[in-house]
Amino acid sequence: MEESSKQERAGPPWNPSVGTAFRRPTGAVASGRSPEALPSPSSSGNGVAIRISNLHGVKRKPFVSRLTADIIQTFVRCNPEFKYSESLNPKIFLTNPSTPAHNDGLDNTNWDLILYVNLELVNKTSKRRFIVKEMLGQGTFGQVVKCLDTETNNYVAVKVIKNQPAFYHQAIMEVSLLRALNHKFDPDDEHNIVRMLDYLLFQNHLCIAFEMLGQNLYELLKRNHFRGLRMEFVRTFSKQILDAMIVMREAGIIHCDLKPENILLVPSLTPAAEVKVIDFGSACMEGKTVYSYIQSRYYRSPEVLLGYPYNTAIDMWSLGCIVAELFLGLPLFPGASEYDVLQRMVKILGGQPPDYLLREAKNSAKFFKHVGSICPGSEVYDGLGSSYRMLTEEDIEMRESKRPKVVKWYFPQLRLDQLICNYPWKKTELTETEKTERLVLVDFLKGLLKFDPDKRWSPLQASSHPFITGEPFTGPYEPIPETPKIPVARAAAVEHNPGGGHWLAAGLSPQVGSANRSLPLNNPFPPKIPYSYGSSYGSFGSHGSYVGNAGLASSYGSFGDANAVNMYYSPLGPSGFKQIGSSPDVRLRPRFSHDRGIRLSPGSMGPMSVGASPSQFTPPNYQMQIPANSSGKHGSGSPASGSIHGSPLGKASSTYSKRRNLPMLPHEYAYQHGQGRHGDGISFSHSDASIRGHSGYSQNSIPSSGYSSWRPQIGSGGSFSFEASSSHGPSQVHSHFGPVHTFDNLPDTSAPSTLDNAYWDPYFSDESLLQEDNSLSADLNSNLHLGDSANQTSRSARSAHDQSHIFVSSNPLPGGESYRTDQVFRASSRGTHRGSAHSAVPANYGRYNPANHPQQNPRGRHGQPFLQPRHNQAASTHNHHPTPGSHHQTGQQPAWPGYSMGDGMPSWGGPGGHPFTPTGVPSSHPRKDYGSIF
Ligand SMILES: Nc1ncnc2c1ncn2[C@@H]1O[C@H](COP(=O)(O)OP(=O)(O)OP(=O)(O)O)[C@@H](O)[C@H]1O
Repeated sequence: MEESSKQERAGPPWNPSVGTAFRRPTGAVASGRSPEALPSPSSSGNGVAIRISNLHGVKRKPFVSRLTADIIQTFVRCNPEFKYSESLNPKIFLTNPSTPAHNDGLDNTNWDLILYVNLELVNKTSKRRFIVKEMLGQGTFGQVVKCLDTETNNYVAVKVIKNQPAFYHQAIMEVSLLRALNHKFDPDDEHNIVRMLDYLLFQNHLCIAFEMLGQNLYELLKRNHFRGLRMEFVRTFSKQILDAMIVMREAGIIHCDLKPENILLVPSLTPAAEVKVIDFGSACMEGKTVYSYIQSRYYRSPEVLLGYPYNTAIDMWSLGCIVAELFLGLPLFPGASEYDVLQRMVKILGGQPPDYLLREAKNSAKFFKHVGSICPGSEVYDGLGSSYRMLTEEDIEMRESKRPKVVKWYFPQLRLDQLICNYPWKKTELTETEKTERLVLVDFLKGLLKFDPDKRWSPLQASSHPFITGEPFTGPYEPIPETPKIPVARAAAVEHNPGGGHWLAAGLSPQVGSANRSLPLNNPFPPKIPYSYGSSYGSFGSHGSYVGNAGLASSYGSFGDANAVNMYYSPLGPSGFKQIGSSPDVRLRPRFSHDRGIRLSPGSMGPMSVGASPSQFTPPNYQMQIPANSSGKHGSGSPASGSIHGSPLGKASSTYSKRRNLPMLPHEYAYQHGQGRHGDGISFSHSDASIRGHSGYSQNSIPSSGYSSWRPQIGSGGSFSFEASSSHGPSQVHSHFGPVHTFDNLPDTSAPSTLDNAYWDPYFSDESLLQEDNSLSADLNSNLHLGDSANQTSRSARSAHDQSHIFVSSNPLPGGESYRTDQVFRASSRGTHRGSAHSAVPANYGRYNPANHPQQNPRGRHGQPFLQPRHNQAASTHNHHPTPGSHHQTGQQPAWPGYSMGDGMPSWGGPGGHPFTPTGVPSSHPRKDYGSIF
């Protein structure tokens, strides 16, 4: 009793004055409860009794832990004057650079919100808070951070969009499309599409919260030493991606950026491998395509390469590339330029794009020459049955005075069937089953990788292939024909419009100058009446954008040309979404909506390109200096070089070898400020300072108005007004859109993985893990020290693992050119102010100073600053997930075998052996380079 009252007087356990810092922790402390939860020193003896009873079975905490846990309380004990204030804590910055530059010091020089640990991203409407924890990756649009969702106590991935209108508007498009996909087309989260949980505006940044997913398939392959996956996983993943694509097709949505990096593993406690498709930031509506410069280069379809109108078939092409890569472990067409990619396609697949496509595509002449009519036996007949023949490197050199960029092949130059059937290209005995499986895979791939988009299988057709269904393979698969297809070029008002941006598709009305100018007599694209011709102002009209293949351009603007402006109305607005959901049967749905767009001048539009940017959204650099009479040559790394995709912007981008985080050009700002309803129904407002029609800025002329600031508005109440469904008329949806299925469905990742590594990889061994670690650090190193080609060759004779090292560390692009930097800068638009009377005149209007926009930081694999590698998720996994069993909190990183690779990652190895040949191993870098044409 006396002892008990002594303890009572002693107060809380960490009272240093009585030497309690070294005594046994109480049950509360040991169980992780916060010190505040402990009874106060003056609490009754009951509390003490409880604590004493809790001591049973409690392990003594480590010394350091006991010294440091509850340190604040300890300080208070030592010095009652001590006051702890969280706000005085040093901030752990996640954004790099973290030097304030814009937005009242909230943004860095790249207009990225300066994020730090424990920053709270608050949805003002719902008061829902997302507490920033760590950086997951940096993409084109901004940053993706892991956050704690205080509402659900789950971790989520929040994409914090750059504070720039173009990114904002395109992100709005992402929100719109995802919202439709999630809620209308996949309400029960059954179709392998990432769930969007919330979106909010925070400090002028649109933030989109997604369910937390795991590693992407590229990372998976990389950690598997670029060995292919086992056939069962190739099949499983293919099936799931197809599932998502069926839904997308049904919704009339083209993803436009399918690649292994955008397929993420789903955390799971079961051995069931599951993936989801992410990143709808490049997506658009079928029939309302705007950009010609889309898709990552390796996964870019022939029609996009050639500048032909496109539809969802381009995603099927990308899928074919992905599936082959999953099996081979390496990208199928890892060309250093568009020419290189095309050349590989022709060699690997045999054949070439059909004549009708070559005849009508805008960029055909860049790659093919017309050799006349087919005349068997004559000298022009090349056996391909085509009147077009692909230019040789020499042909191009003669014409362009420089050779197209090509890199060595790092696997044998074989046809697709041989590549698959002989993998890993060394003498290997395959079982009969394996042989058959491979034949089935080849047949499947052939259907996805058809040059002719009209013959390429649809997702639905592909999903019935024996490779997917597992049915016996009885011979080449003939899919059931779908609803007769109207050739895309004639059916769709698909625009290769560089300047329209998806904001056009989003229903904004650009200025239309002379709508029917430049229509060739034999125009295959019938003109249509614009939906809202001239109903708005301040569009993207440009003086002298590139004109088709014409090459020369005196353009300073690349946002389209008044010669060729498409008018679209919203895919998601009141009149939108008819296509979406109008028929549950994709086969019964017309592939295109004839009445929704107008293509006024095929080929006359100078497609916007920002050069070497690998992704679609590289905004141009403020600092670039392009004379008004620029010939429009793109930088050598630009896929648009040779004036194909035509914008001087491309030059700047490729010159600087940059891809991301480039602020917009002044003239682009002007184009951002338009009026008109935002087609997706999310209204916004910002400066209305734009210039009507052709704004006429030169590259370096800073407009006196209209570009330096903008303010997105999410309605007067701080919420987006969101018209998501046309059939029921406009409906207001707030930025916090209530209970979303995914909240309930978020996987519980609290338990450790129960999976056995051997399950995934027959070749799994500790040694491989060790090697993997080397490979990982080599990859990081490589981002800083790019190998030249000589290096590349000399190093390439290493062991298989080292070869993977080489793969990730060398850079075959001359001059260490930018990696996948072919993003298209998406122009955005003006919108009406909905629910807000603010004119949102820029606060820092006119304060732009190019000097504040230095060149980009050192870039990582994806062109992002090295210190913020886009895929630092892998690194963070490595660092922060010491043991698979350490996931103790719901929503924490998945207890999923593919995810915890850093500490026991199974490789998912398929066919044994390493596929690399000793020479010419390309870097992983260029896979990120959407790159150049030549
Ligand atoms: N839901 C998620 N869960 C976990 N990580 C994610 C999630 N979404 C995105 N990430 C990480 O953030 C990265 C960038 O995301 P995302 O691809 O959406 O951005 P982006 O700017 O569109 O990129 P890109 O430049 O490839 O188009 C991804 O590669 C991935 O590593």
